[in-house]
Amino acid sequence: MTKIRIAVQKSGRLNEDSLKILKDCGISIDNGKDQLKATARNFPMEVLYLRNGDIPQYLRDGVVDIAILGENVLVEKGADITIAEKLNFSKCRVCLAVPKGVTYNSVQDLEGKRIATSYPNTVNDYLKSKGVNADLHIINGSVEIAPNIGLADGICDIVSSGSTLFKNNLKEVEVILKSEAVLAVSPKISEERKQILRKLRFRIKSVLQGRQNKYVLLNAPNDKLDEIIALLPGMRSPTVLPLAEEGWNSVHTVIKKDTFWEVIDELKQAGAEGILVCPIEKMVL
Ligand SMILES: Nc1ncnc2c1ncn2[C@@H]1O[C@H](COP(=O)(O)OP(=O)(O)OP(=O)(O)O)[C@@H](O)[C@H]1O
Ligand SMILES: O=P(O)(O)OC[C@H]1O[C@H](OP(=O)(O)OP(=O)(O)O)[C@H](O)[C@@H]1O
Ligand SMILES: [Mg+2]
Repeated sequence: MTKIRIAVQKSGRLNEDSLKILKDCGISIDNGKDQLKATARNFPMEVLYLRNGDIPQYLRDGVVDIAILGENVLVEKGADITIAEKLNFSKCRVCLAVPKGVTYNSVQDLEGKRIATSYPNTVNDYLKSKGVNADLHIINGSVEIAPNIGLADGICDIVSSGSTLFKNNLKEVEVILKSEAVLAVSPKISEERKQILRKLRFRIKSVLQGRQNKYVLLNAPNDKLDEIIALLPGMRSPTVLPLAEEGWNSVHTVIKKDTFWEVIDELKQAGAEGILVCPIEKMVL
């Protein structure tokens, strides 16, 4: 039977969430310790555990059909590779930073300066687009230390909370790109495996939609029903069912995760009672 080959980060920041999304898609993977290859039990899929930074080349060569990796790695090494889905985890940005005490007005201030980074192509393209020439020092980790040890005048690296920059006395001065985990596709994927990819993308979309929404149930008295319904966005329109107690209704709907606290306040004020907010496992639109 034909199987799709997916690359997942072997260990690091993407590993756990990548395996979690596959699991939430109903795909069971048998994982032995230190195993570099695994087969899914209930989906035509083979999983290869690889370094995030090596994945663009594997996609390009067609050694793997698809992969979960950071978008920033594709910008750096895989501009020719397409993104099928953005996965809404491992969100970060690739930034330029300089020592806190340095005066910085614009990117032109980096002219002739030394910049330490693990993302040379990304920095080069950015500086080139701004007409700035700088001297890049390529290092693979602990980039933030470079200005403190006299190796560079500035850095370009991943920033999330900003705490690594803060601890190293650096300030973020430019955001070059924003990144999140993505599902990327090899340009060499076969037609047969594209069919499997279609099934996987359908499942991923349903899982992501589910994660972004909440199922809300509440009780509403008859005289407040219209006002309460007007506050609810809902997939189509809310379900309204009569309660055993005369004059009351149970209202069911779906609300975006990032807006429900505000809506719930308004619902309470409008007279809603017994509000339940439940997670949604999958949501098929
Ligand atoms: N602090 C962070 N917050 C959120 N996402 C991050 C952060 N640091 C890195 N990422 C994202 O996670 C990806 C993997 O980062 P991680 O540090 O685990 O691996 P790596 O050392 O870059 O790669 P490799 O697997 O090749 O060793 C990055 O490419 C980026 O997309
Ligand atoms: O803004 P923050 O929340 O502090 O995150 C940013 C830091 O996280 C990443 O390093 P990581 O911890 O992955 O270590 P690594 O260099 O070994 O990959 C990145 O390279 C930064 O150093
Ligand atoms: Mg890292």
